[in-house]
Amino acid sequence: AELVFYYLKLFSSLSFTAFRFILLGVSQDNPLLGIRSMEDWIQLFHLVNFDKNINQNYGCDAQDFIPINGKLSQNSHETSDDKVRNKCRNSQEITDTLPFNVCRRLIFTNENLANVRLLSGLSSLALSSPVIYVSQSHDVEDGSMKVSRSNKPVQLFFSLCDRQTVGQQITVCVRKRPLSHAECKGGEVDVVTATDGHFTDFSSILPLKLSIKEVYQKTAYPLVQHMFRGGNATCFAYGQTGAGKTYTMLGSSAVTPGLYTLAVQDIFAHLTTAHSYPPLLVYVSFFEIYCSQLYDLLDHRKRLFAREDGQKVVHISGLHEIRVDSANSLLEVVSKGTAQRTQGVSGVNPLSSRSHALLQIQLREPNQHTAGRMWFVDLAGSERASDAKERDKQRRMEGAEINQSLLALKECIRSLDKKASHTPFRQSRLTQVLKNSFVGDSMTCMIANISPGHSATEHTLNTLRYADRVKELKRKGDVMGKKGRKTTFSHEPNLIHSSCSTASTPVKTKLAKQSMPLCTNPPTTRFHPGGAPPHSTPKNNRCGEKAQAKEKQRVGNHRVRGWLGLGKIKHQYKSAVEEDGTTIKTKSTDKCLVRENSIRPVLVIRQQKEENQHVGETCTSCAAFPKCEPGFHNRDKIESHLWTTQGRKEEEIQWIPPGMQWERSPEMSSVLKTPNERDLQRPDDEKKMHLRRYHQQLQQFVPSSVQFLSTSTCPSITFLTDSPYSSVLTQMQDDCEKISDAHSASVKHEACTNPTGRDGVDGRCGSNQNWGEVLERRNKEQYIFEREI
Ligand SMILES: Nc1ncnc2c1ncn2[C@@H]1O[C@H](COP(=O)(O)OP(=O)(O)OP(=O)(O)O)[C@@H](O)[C@H]1O
Repeated sequence: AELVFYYLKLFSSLSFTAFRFILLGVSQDNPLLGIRSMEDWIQLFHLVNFDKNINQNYGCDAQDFIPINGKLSQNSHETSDDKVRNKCRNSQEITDTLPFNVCRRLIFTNENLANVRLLSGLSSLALSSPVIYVSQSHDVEDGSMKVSRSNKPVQLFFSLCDRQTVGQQITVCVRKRPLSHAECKGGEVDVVTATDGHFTDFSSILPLKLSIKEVYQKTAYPLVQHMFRGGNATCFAYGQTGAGKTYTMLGSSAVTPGLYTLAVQDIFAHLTTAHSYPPLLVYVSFFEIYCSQLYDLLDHRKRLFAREDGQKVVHISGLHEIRVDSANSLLEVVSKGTAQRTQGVSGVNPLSSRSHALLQIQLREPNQHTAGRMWFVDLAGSERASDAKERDKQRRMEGAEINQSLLALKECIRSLDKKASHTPFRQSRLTQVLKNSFVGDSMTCMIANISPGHSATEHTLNTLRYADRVKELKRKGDVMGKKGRKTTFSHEPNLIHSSCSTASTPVKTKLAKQSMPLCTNPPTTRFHPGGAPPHSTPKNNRCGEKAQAKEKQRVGNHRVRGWLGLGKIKHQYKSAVEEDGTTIKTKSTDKCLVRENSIRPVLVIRQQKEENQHVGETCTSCAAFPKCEPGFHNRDKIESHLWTTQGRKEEEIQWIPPGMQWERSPEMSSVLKTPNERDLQRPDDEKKMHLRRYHQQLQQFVPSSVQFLSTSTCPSITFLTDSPYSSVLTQMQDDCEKISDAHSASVKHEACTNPTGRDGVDGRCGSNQNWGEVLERRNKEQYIFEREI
């Protein structure tokens, strides 16, 4: 006590709350408190001083700091409250659902102090974190805080007072990229405006003007905090190819770094200021999933294998982990890994990532016990088979594979959403590896990247639907916390604990099986340091250099798909945001007619209005776009159009199964009879416009059989209600839902055939009898309209 008073004299400005706080501490048995040396007292004093700073800087009332004497009644006198506390003891779920007011409280109990050494460095840690929250486990009832007894070491929680993510397991942010100069030149119009309204609401819609640092604050920063609390955090970028996923993750230059860089810098800043005891080590691993196969990006693309053992633990065997001791060394490692990543050409992105890249950053104690884990997942861009420029088998299989794994991800989200008894994490490698991101104590942030152009409208809607689904999952937040088994971190480096009930090898889809030999073709890489492309071909690849050269040639072509920028009709779009039936017209000289000033938490996707276009004018939305973006700026509109038309023809030819005959459905016949054959050959503008719009809607339903398989959620008709084809669309929507159900049934059916599958055990197998029929009919109808257009 004398010692404490001595210090209090030295720092006479200490608040009364803190003073009382110290006294409470002194009144306890010191050895039991864990205070063994002067250093411990100093640490404690710093902590108390920090308490004062919080008061001053964050406006928390002194009463918000409630020092609690941790002596709880013994079990013999167990009250009902104690029962609840005992039940909740050590429960991670409770700590994950702390309400906002909790972060204003500093709890310091007997039990917490039992391992006071963990508090080493707390004061310096405090400098980077506005609030420190120390407790073992909690029970929040009626806004009051109760502390339960536990022998486990103290956990340290620190959080920003205004952090909205406390208690949120999944955050969904939407990021829109600006139009490229080439897109502007090609008549592309920004049709996505965030504005007031009630279209949809996400955790965050990131305006164009938001700096990457602000994007980081809203997305990855809370995850880094979660990792330091010992949790499992995942940040993944989802979106159409060319929507800006890699740009968000990787950045483009030192001036505009990506989330990787900012997170890594933050992690090391925390470590430097925290001086945590025991000291934490940082390990990094980086691998990609390409055509269902795992390649180590830090070990010459060595093949890796994800295996699940009898205890439902997924092992990534052979994964190379590198210990790094500074932000720079970590970034260097990541940069080398990125250079190894598979790259190809997609319909809209000449430098498209064709694989899912998974960067894992782990905090470990010296005994190799994992003390926090963070994943950055840069997903491969989704692309419709019908949109793909390159029609070779390899590219189609690549695209199909990507779609298949994204479908699997969606299916998992769906099943978590529905609180289904079985979540099909084993449907793809991606979900198998990532399952911990959706269960247990994990915290996930999904960045839904969207392209602003009108030709990407359907993709944008799909991405938003996908994001919406994930957002719904967040709302039913208990799913995340309770669905899965509590996540426990493995002591071994490469283990991912699973919540799946079965322990068999991953289900290999037919597609994945087919793709295996195909995918030995050569991926190219995003960066070519020193001018020479690094080795990026999976080992044992026989088609190495030749195909790589071919790929390079392709990349060099810089052709960009622009299938809606068609023909002689030049489109002019007015910035018309339709809200509550009113149309807001913006007079603008910008070719792109962007209204960035109205960014609010809601997105509106505008309809197109035809008018003459002023080619060559500058575009405000393109200002943020780097000037020399490869592939976008050199696009020649006419060339692109010619190519597109050609590509389309090719596509149609491939669509016709030779000799295939079919009968039109009654609805389709009536619609198809309407336009005169000759008119269709030389369609007038209006008809063409109708057809094009209709085609856009149609694409949402059945873009191709491959994409179709990945359509687990049926789109709803959001515009063109005045379309002469609306009856057909309605019919298609009904059919789509049937197919979707049939598809789920067929998935279940597949699970039934697996004797270890839960569905089989539960006897929930459905019938998939209509599946083939409906699919076939849809394909025929799709083809008819493709041909008409
Ligand atoms: N916010 C942004 N600001 C400026 N340019 C951007 C932005 N986002 C993306 N871009 C540019 O758009 C192009 C495509 O971006 P990126 O390669 O990141 O797309 P992607 O979604 O990763 O595509 P894929 O899935 O095909 O790999 C790049 O040239 C990139 O520089």
